[in-house]
Amino acid sequence: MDLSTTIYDSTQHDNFYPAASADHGLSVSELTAFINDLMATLVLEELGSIYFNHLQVLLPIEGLSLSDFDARWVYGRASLTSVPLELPVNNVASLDEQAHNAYYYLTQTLTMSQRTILVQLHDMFTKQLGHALAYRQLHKMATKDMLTGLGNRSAFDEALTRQLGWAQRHHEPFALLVIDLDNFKTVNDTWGHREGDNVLVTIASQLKGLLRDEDEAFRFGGDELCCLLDCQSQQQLACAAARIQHNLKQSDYLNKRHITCSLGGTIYRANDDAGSLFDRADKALYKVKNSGKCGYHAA
Ligand SMILES: Nc1nc2c(ncn2[C@@H]2O[C@H](COP(=O)(O)OP(=O)(O)OP(=O)(O)O)[C@@H](O)[C@H]2O)c(=O)[nH]1
Repeated sequence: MDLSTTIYDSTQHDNFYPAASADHGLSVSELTAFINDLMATLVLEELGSIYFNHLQVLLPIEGLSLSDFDARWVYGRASLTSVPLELPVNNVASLDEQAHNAYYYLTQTLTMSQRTILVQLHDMFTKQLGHALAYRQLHKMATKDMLTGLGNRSAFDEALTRQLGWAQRHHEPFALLVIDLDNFKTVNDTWGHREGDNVLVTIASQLKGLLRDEDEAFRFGGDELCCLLDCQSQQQLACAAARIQHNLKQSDYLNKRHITCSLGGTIYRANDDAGSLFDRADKALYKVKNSGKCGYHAA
C-alpha cells in the first residue's frame, strides 16, 4: 500500500480541520488565518514528501490553495526564513532508531500563543505520521527475510503481481528464475545449521551484487530463491542464469562446502498468471534436479 495514501486516510481529512479548530478553540477561518499568517513551510528531513501530504490535508481550506502553497514551498532551503523552528517528530525515533525532526521555516516570529498552537498542531500531525511510519516498518518486517535480507515469499508474491500487471498493460515480458541449492541438507548435516545459514547469507549477498537495479531477488523459502529479471528473451535469461552459476562457482567458501545450484527459468507469456508462470519455472527446475542437478533449464 502506498504510504501517502495511508496518511491521507488516517487523518480523515474531511473531519480533520474542524476537529483541529475545535480542539484549539479557534474557528476554522481563524485557524486558516493562523496557518496563512504563519506561512509555514514545513520541511521534514528525509520525510519531506510524507509530511507534505499532511499539508495537503490542510489545503482545501478557504484561502489556501495548492498553488499558493507551492509558491511558498521551499524544500531543503530556508529562503523564506526568518525563524527556523525545529520540533521532534514523536514516536519515530523508537521505530527506526533515528531521530527525526520537522523544521518549520517561518516568515515571521511567533508569539507565544502562536507557538503553543503550532506545537499542538504539530503533535496532531506527527501522531498520524507515527502511525504511517509504524505501518511502513511493519510492512518492511513482514516482507523481509530476516536471515538473508532478501524479500521473503510475501514480497515475492507482491512483486510478481506487480510485474504481471505491468507486463499485461505494456506487453513487455520479464523473466522468472527459480534457484534451488543442491544437497543443501548435507551442509547442515556436516557443518551444522549455523554454517547452513552462512551459506544462505553468502549466496543471497552474491546474488544481490550480481543483479541489475531493475532486477529483484527473493528467498522463496528454505534453500530456494527466486529472481524477477528484466529479460525479454530466452537468450538474455540464459545469460543471466549462466552469470549467476559462474559467480557461485568462483566462491572458495561455497566450493569448500560443495555448494552448487540448479536453476529453472521462464519468460512471461501473454495470459500468464502467477500460477502458470511459476509452474513453468518450477518444472524447468525439476528437470535439472532430475537430471543430475547443477544446471539450468528453461521452459
Ligand atoms: N541452515 C538452514 N537450513 C535450512 C533453512 N531452511 C531450510 N533449511 C534446510 O534446507 C534443507 C533443504 O533440504 P532439501 O529440500 O532436501 O534440499 P537439498 O538437500 O538441497 O536437496 P536437493 O534440493 O534435492 O538437492 C533442509 O534440510 C532444511 O532443514 C535455514 O533457514 N537455514
